[in-house]
Amino acid sequence: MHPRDQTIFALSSGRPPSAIAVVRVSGSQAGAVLTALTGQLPAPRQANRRLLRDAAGQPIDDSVVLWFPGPASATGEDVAEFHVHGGRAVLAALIAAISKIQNTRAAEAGEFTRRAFENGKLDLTEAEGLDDLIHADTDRQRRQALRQLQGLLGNRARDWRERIIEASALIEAGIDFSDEGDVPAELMAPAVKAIRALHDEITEVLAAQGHAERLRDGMVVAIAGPPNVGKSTLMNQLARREVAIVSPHAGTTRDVIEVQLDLDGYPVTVIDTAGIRETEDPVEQEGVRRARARAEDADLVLWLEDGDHPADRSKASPIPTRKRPSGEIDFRGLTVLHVRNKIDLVAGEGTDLAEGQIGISASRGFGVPELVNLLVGFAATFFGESEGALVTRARQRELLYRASDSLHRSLELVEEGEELAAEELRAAAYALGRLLGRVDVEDVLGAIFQKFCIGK
Ligand SMILES: Nc1nc2c(ncn2[C@@H]2O[C@H](COP(=O)(O)OP(=O)(O)OP(=O)(O)O)[C@@H](O)[C@H]2O)c(=O)[nH]1
Ligand SMILES: [K+]
Ligand SMILES: [Mg+2]
Repeated sequence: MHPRDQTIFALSSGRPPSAIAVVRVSGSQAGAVLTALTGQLPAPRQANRRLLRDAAGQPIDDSVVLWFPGPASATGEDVAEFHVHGGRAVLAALIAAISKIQNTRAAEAGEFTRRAFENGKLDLTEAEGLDDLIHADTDRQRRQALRQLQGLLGNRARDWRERIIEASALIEAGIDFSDEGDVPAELMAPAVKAIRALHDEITEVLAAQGHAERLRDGMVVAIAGPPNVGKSTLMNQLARREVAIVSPHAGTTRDVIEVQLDLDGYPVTVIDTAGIRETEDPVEQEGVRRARARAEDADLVLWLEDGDHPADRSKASPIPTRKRPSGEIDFRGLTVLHVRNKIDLVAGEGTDLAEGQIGISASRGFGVPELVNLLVGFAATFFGESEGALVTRARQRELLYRASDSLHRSLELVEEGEELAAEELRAAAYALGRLLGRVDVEDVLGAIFQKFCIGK
């Protein structure tokens, strides 16, 4: 029997032990599994309390079972669900009993969703949204994933694809009509108008993205600066725990230390780095090299300076090349935020902050909430109006660009020859078909579903 026709099963809830565990079974044998373990098929789509027994008649667990005959099920196939006590031995016994039934096997990662996709229960963008929803850590990630799962991008793409096909039908009808190759203007004008509108809509969606697809991975903020200015102290303040060693010795931090933060729903990775200075110590040299590299790749650098050496940027301007400190806060072009630490040491003298510089005391916590607010503001700008963002992955963006490029080219080619224009329209429709997973090659699907959880 082909693996695709086998009945699959998996633990679909979290890692045992847990109060309750859910084991799902999908495929033509799901009903046979239920009958074997409970004695009979329960009424569809209703929770039923049943004692599960193995083949020898020995009880496995007291459980709740559900029966979803296909095609009205999550995967489109017959599905059985066992809600059991989430102990390891209970699960081992249940899984053993299920695998004794003919043509059943353990599911691969993402295989339930893949079957749902293959049975037309969701398109590829919705499947991606489902995966993102399962992996969402912050509220904004959750909302974005849910929009995707609800098909906001998929529905737009389906609509675009249909309209492209209509436009190309107009052009192709014209090609058939005309023996000299000149398509009548009454057919071409509406087609051109439709293509232009489609091109504008797709371009608009692409332009509204900002860094919305980065919401899945988060934004990277690097704390950098000379040694001993309190970078690790600030890191610990932001993380609200002792993640980095703080000491009065310059050169304490050598490795790059990372923490994941949820700032008002935005996923942010903060990294603490080695103090940047010239040094003979080869270990510290490596730390400095890593610090520079990570700061250069960060989305935002918090450049920390010491209260004793305010804004002495001539001495230390070690963020090389493209991310040289600008000295002012501009939320659109900002990559470096200047922060002056240890203002508690200069209290009373008046804080002579450089323009655009923020004063804090990392050890006492002064100014830290204000700094966090600035980070949230930066994140909001960085991720863009993500509530309106439809594109959450590079795959989706690339295919939309392809579609938009093809539409653009077809407009240019209309004058030269309708066949060429029609060819570009086919390419645009094909790109959207791939976006939806309607046309694609097996290995692309494999690559996407492999990253899913087992049991999903
Ligand atoms: N007075 C005062 N001292 C601080 C403040 N922040 C940090 N310190 C002290 O400054 C010293 C250095 O702090 P760290 O956090 O280790 O500094 P760092 O920049 O990570 O140092 P390196 O990793 O060695 O580059 C420690 O003794 C801290 O207690 C502050 O706001 N005020
Ligand atoms: K230190
Ligand atoms: Mg440090």
